[in-house]
Amino acid sequence: MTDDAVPGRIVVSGLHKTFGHFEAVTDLSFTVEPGRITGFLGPNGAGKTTTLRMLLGLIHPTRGTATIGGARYVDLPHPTQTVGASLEANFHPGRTGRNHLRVLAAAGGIPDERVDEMLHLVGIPAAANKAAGGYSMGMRQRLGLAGAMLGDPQVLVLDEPANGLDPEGIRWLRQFLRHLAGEGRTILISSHLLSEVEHTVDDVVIIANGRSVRSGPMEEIRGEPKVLVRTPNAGLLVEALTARGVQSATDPDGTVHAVTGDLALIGDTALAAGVAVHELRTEQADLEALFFELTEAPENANRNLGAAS
Ligand SMILES: Nc1ncnc2c1ncn2[C@@H]1O[C@H](COP(=O)(O)OP(=O)(O)OP(=O)(O)O)[C@@H](O)[C@H]1O
Repeated sequence: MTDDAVPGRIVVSGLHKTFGHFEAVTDLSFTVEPGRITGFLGPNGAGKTTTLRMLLGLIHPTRGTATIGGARYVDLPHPTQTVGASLEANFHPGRTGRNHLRVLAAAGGIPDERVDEMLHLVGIPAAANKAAGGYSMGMRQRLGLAGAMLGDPQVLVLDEPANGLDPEGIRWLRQFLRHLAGEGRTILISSHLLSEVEHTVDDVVIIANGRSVRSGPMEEIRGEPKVLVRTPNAGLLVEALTARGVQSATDPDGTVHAVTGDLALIGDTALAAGVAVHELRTEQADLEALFFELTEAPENANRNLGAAS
């Protein structure tokens, strides 16, 4: 079995898509692993949906490949049982949630019993007989998810699944996706914001203007843990930390940032050096700032915004 053929592994390789002269996706490569939740991130117009559409065989790449378990979507022997997807919530407004799922089940050769099971699974059984046109955004998201889960797929691809969910809905979605990943499924979700999915995803692929700008496990993206210390005697503290092999940097206002996750080490070092500590806490990585830094660097300025050319 080649690496690409690992069941449930998504491999995007040199993927490229042009619309006329416009390059929507440029030489994009990444891998999505089974048993993990991967965030596919980028600002509006970055090329996320175009990439997902190529992965799902809805549009043809100009060059490159996107495979699931080693096969292109169109070549999968049992596509609905291999990949479940929810791209844009596209419902017939007059059709009930149950009937919407029945149509999908019939098209995918999936037994009808799955329909009510899925409505329960996503927490909207009471809405089964209500027209989908009257669903709230959160209910539509859940219906989309029910549709994606109908074939009990190994791989789940969801475009902006958190969009329109209230905080309880977001917590529910996180637990739901974690459970599915725990069963060994591959979960790929897109989002506009790293900070929106930071507690949900294990890995990220960040794109801007159709190109990859960063990818890797969340721990790597967050960077090394840091401890923030406010003290009236920063100089002495930094000296004591250096003597213990702990790197640190000092802001102009005297705030010290030590490169360690060990709060006790910093507290003990300060005590031993006779340095007063006014504040001591773990510093969270500013993921929102990092995301903007990556996606709004001058070379990545959003091609969809600004003056008409
Ligand atoms: N069929 C098409 N014809 C022409 N241009 C297109 C087409 N589909 C997408 N594009 C362009 O390709 C770029 C990427 O669009 P895409 O929808 O993939 O971005 P996205 O990252 O999903 O954005 P959003 O977060 O806003 O949904 C955009 O500039 C868009 O206008």
